[in-house]
Amino acid sequence: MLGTGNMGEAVLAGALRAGLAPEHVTATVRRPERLQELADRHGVRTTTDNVAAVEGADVVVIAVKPKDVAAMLTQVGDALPHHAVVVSVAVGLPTSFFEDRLPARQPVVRVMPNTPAAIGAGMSVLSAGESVTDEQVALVEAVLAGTGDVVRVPEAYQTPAAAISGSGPAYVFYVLDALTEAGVAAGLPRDLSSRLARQTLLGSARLIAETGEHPALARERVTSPGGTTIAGLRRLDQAAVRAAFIDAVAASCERAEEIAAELGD
Ligand SMILES: NC(=O)C1=CN([C@@H]2O[C@H](COP(=O)(O)OP(=O)(O)OC[C@H]3O[C@@H](n4cnc5c(N)ncnc54)[C@H](OP(=O)(O)O)[C@@H]3O)[C@@H](O)[C@H]2O)C=CC1
Ligand SMILES: O=C(O)[C@@H]1CCC=N1
Repeated sequence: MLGTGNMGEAVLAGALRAGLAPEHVTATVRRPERLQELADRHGVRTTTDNVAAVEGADVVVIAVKPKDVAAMLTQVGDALPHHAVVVSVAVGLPTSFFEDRLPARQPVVRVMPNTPAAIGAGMSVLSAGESVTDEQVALVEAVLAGTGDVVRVPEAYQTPAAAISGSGPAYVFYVLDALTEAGVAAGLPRDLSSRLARQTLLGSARLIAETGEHPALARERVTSPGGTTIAGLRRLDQAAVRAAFIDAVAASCERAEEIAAELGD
């Protein structure tokens, strides 16, 4: 794991929870103060030496910020074992960005994970590069399986997928926070409001997951004619909340394309 920050550590934690042996993992960081912290928390080898970390690796996950990816590839490219699958989680950067900067035919897989990976409840969207075999993709899928659901998609879907499931937890936490604040504004103690909002979000997501029901129908079941819910939903429609979500996802997609253009595709 090269660059073990928020996302890298979440993927690491999920994979380890599912049985990946910590003694088979090396995690790199930039700041030395993170070395001990990560080693204590996960039992993995830690180092600031990216080149040493990739020696003998089968899977190399690159989890630095998109702007730091090119320098990382320059640093470790020649040290990568030929068979090592390079897995990028960087938003916006296509598999060709890696293939153009790595030794010829280095296998590359692009993945968009999300932070619930840390508890095995993540969503990862995976696309294979030009030179990766089915067995190598299966190896990456096996590692990711511990982090939650994994789906293989054409690479063209990566940008919108990043906006839905990659950034999605932030939007969900935003809603959770807003609902909690609304409860406080309506007179509930903060702890109680937080508990009600959290369990409601969890229960609603599980209900849809377990029944497969369309969310619009599930919403109708809650919405009694002339009742309280329709009064609230009307305000959400007046505030154009649905349109705001559509705009948010469009803005996120635009930003991913901007990042790719800024960094040279
Ligand atoms: N956060 C998320 O929910 C998601 C993020 N991603 C992608 O994951 C990647 C990382 O994002 P995120 O985890 O949020 O960012 P973070 O800043 O939390 O993590 C990046 C980590 O890389 C480390 N790093 C930077 N340069 C080096 C280097 N040369 N050698 C070793 N370590 C280095 C940083 O160390 P230091 O802190 O010391 O600078 C930091 O810990 C991005 O490409 C992003 O697009 C994808 C999906 C979701
Ligand atoms: O905000 C970001 O750029 C990263 C990518 C997807 C989620 N977090």
